[in-house]
Amino acid sequence: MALPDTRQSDPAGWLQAVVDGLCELSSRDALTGPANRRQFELAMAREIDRVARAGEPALVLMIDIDHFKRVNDTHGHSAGDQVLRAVGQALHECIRPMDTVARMGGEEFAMILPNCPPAFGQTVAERVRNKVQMRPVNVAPGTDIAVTVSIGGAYAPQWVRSSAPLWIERADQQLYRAKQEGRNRACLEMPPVSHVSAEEKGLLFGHSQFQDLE
Ligand SMILES: Nc1nc2c(ncn2[C@@H]2O[C@H](COP(=O)(O)OP(=O)(O)OP(=O)(O)O)[C@@H](O)[C@H]2O)c(=O)[nH]1
Repeated sequence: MALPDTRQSDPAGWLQAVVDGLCELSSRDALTGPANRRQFELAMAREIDRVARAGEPALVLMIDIDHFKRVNDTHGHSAGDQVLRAVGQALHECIRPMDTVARMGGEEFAMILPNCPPAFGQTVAERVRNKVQMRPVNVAPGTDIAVTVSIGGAYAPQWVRSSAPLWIERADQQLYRAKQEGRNRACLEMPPVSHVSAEEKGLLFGHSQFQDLE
């Protein structure tokens, strides 16, 4: 992104714009555009905090391109890069402003979907899967590559402070299942039903009924 050269007229504003630009660059995946892994981990930590405090249902999806090695082997590494960019763009088009999409590395992407009710999880994951499948990638004149993804999803346990590695691991297990069951599919772990009383929620915030009586 080119910055207007305001070094003379507004040096402080210019410096701030440079810092903002560098922060933005350091949070993105250089090849595909979405957030990078580091940014994703920060977003996950924020989400885990919210789920523990507010009990909101939050879904994480691990999204892996199927047989991507074949794309590189058949069409070359730069065609592979084009596929990665196209998938990054398709995923970006699936998200709401509150969601985060990131490239985790290689041909693996991930999404955090805050406040996503369990009844909609499978539909959301299918929408993502379909978006990629419906968009063949043109890598050379007359050469369109059909691309599919396998998706694994898991909900953060509500009212509990989980950890990012544990949450990702549960989604990864579902991704493994999706690959084993034939790829181009979405497998989601059913969220555990947790019954937490109002009193227990109060305890979670360090607030007890006895404080009300004081
Ligand atoms: N073009 C390109 N290829 C990459 C990049 N990062 C990783 N790869 C390639 O991604 C491929 C991943 O292959 P595998 O892990 O075997 O997975 P796969 O072929 O997609 O197979 P499944 O996941 O089992 O469906 C390897 O060939 C890597 O070299 C990249 O930035 N650009």
